[in-house]
Amino acid sequence: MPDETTENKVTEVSDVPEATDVPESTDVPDSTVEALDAVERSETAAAKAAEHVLAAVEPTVGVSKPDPILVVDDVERRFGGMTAVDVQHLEVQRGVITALIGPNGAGKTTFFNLLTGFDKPNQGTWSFEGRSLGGVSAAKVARNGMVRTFQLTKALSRLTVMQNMLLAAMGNPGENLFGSLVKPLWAGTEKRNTEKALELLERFKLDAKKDDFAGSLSGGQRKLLEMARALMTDPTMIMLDEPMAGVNPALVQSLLHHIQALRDDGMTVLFVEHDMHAVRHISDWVVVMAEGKIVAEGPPKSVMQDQAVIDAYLGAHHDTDLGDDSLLDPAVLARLEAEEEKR
Ligand SMILES: Nc1ncnc2c1ncn2[C@@H]1O[C@H](COP(=O)(O)OP(=O)(O)OP(=O)(O)O)[C@@H](O)[C@H]1O
Repeated sequence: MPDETTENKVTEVSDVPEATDVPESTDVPDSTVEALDAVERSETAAAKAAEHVLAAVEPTVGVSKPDPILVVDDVERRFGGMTAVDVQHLEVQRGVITALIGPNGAGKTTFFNLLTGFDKPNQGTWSFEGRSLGGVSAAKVARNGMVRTFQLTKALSRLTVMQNMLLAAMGNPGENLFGSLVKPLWAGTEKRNTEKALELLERFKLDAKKDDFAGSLSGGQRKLLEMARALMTDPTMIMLDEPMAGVNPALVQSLLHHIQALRDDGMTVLFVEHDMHAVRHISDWVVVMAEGKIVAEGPPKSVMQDQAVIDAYLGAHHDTDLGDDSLLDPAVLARLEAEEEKR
């Protein structure tokens, strides 16, 4: 259950553009890349503070952060003979946006699942806000303030937008869908939760859709609902699972502003994303996984040019767009050509 003292708290957000499918502007972007190119990196106080604090951090794997909210040690997850996750040490800085990237099969989702209690590691420990969360259930992880978004499952698609929100207030919708729908369990707090859900739906411009089936929402609106649902429990840290996947270019800017607004409101954001342009535009720090391990971490501008990152992506996907024209950087090209000659 949500903390009674914080249950009705919804942080105000300003300057978040309308999340409509067809913006009023005539400049509708043709592609996600075009939409992202129109987005400046955030200049808010929180964005500047994040940049300032991380500028002093050495971009090396496992580096200590000045104020880590999440600290991971020796986490390993094996499936049969295959090691899906093998993370020696990772610290996630409080109050910044960290992107977790890597080629397909790198272990990002498995790592997310472990941290949020949806899977159990073969070994390893991690602490959140100084409290050990290894082996803790998903619902308890969420109650501790670390909440992840869920893609809209078939079951959740058949509920209305408002029902999705109320369900999220009960804990983790992926975990106890049936139990949460048993009316007597939640009747007492329903009014408070409904008010809070309405405030959040207004913030994400989904209030007009509250009685629609969630399954009828567009790709971008679903992503907004996923975020709104996660905020029902007032998280300290929010973990977003591919927030840009399946989103129409017209909604890309709005989504990015919403993600930045989470950080600007004081939340820590960790997100998995394949779209490197989105990563470059909104993340303060990037962690790169390949074959279960963390192979690089650093600020978005430089990490995309890291040799280990290029190798990881080229090894998995020769056509991956690293989002920063990093492969066109003369130094990177020279390195790649030299390697090619050696073969
Ligand atoms: N339940 C499972 N049983 C067996 N193997 C699994 C299971 N879950 C994941 N794997 C394997 O673990 C590895 C890591 O998968 P994971 O889905 O975590 O990668 P990912 O980085 O999230 O990939 P993507 O970007 O494609 O989502 C893959 O080789 C995958 O096949």
